[in-house]
Amino acid sequence: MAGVILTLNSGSSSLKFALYQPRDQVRPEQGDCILHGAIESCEEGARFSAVDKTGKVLVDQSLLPRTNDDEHPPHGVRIDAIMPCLEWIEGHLGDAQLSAVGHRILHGGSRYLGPTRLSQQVLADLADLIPFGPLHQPACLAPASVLAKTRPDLPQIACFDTAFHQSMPDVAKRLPLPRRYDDAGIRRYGFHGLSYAYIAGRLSEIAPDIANGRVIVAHLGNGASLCALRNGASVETTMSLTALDGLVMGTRSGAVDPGAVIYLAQAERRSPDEIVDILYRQSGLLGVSGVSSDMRELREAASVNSVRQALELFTYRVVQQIGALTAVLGGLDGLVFTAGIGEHDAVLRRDICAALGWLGVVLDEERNARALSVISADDSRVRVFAEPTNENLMICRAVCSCLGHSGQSHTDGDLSTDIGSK
Ligand SMILES: Nc1ncnc2c1ncn2[C@@H]1O[C@H](COP(=O)(O)OP(=O)(O)O)[C@@H](O)[C@H]1O
Ligand SMILES: CC(=O)OP(=O)(O)O
Ligand SMILES: [Mg+2]
Repeated sequence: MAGVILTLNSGSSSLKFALYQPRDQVRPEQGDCILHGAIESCEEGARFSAVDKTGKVLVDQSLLPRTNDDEHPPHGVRIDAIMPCLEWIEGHLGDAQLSAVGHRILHGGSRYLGPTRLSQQVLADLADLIPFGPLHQPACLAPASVLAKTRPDLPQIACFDTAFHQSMPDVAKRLPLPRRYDDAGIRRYGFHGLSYAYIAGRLSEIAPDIANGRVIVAHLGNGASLCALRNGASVETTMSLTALDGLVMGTRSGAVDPGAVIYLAQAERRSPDEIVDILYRQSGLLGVSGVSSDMRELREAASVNSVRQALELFTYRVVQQIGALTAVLGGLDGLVFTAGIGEHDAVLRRDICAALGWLGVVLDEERNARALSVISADDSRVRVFAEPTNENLMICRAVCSCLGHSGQSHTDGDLSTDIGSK
């Protein structure tokens, strides 16, 4: 397969993209990236930016000012921001041809377990999973549907956030509900898998002595989760059937007592859509602070009492869940911070590591402030890292393996009647 690969990573607050021209089709590397950028939702609407491989700014502009009738303005990227971005990207291909597009897709259910070539049928199956990812699944599928119409001959590959967690043992996948629900695929899947796969691979380069040990990766972005790795494979994670479980997030609650949800439905007579809105869009850092979902803005407003409480709760839940995952692993050799907050927020890393002193975590203040790859002190029993993640590179590799090796996609998985397998 020759030509250029476009990767699209739709998150809850951004659409990140990259263009790759792989020299080695079997294992593309970051050096093959020609340019990368993002559309990010912001107060004014959407901001579109891209840089080339030397870091030179190619574009940085606002797109589509927000209107009063935008349904949920500050969250997610508007569909009509996508086409101008795709046109801009195609305009920057020069003589090269776009040969394939890879998409990060939130949920593959129990059917789609590996990179899969998108067809109308696959798109329809994945749309059935929207109830299990109401913020992400539509945002992930939107650019794929647009391209399926405008560029029907362009191969499109779905790369699933859920795929990496197949290695979790059955006990970690099971929800304690009547067993007919498990039979129907209502079980724990886990997310941020492309990011965890990248970090697991990166660890074998930067810390081969612990890459096969007991490691917790903290993917702390607008969505946030932890993953416990043993031998580089996922054995437990804090997200679950949906990307609503676990840690406190930008606008998502994370784990709440299901009794609180019953209260919303019964005592407040909230409709299912209202409950989705409360738990996915009005909770988390935004809900508790009443100020913002954005960690940078919260740090600036940290003297406000509600902001301090939101930051405290965010930190507390990360520490608490690192304790839980350490118990599952039976000890801890390494801790990796990644994603927007994990990579950049030195104060948060310091507060979390201070609370983990009992585990033998000792941070080196200067390394932490400079976000060097290793940020623990030389005598720390647990090695601590701050590492950028690279979901786009994992998508590019998946596209190459899916199209390059076999010449066709694979759609692994059982074909039972589980969710996503109709
Ligand atoms: N320098 C920084 N300090 C603290 N937080 C930051 C910094 N830069 C980005 N962030 C935070 O990272 C989060 C977005 O992370 P990201 O992984 O890009 O999210 P997503 O992929 O869900 O869109 C936001 O809360 C943002 O405030
Ligand atoms: C799964 C998830 O929460 O993704 P993101 O962090 O990109 O919103
Ligand atoms: Mg993300």
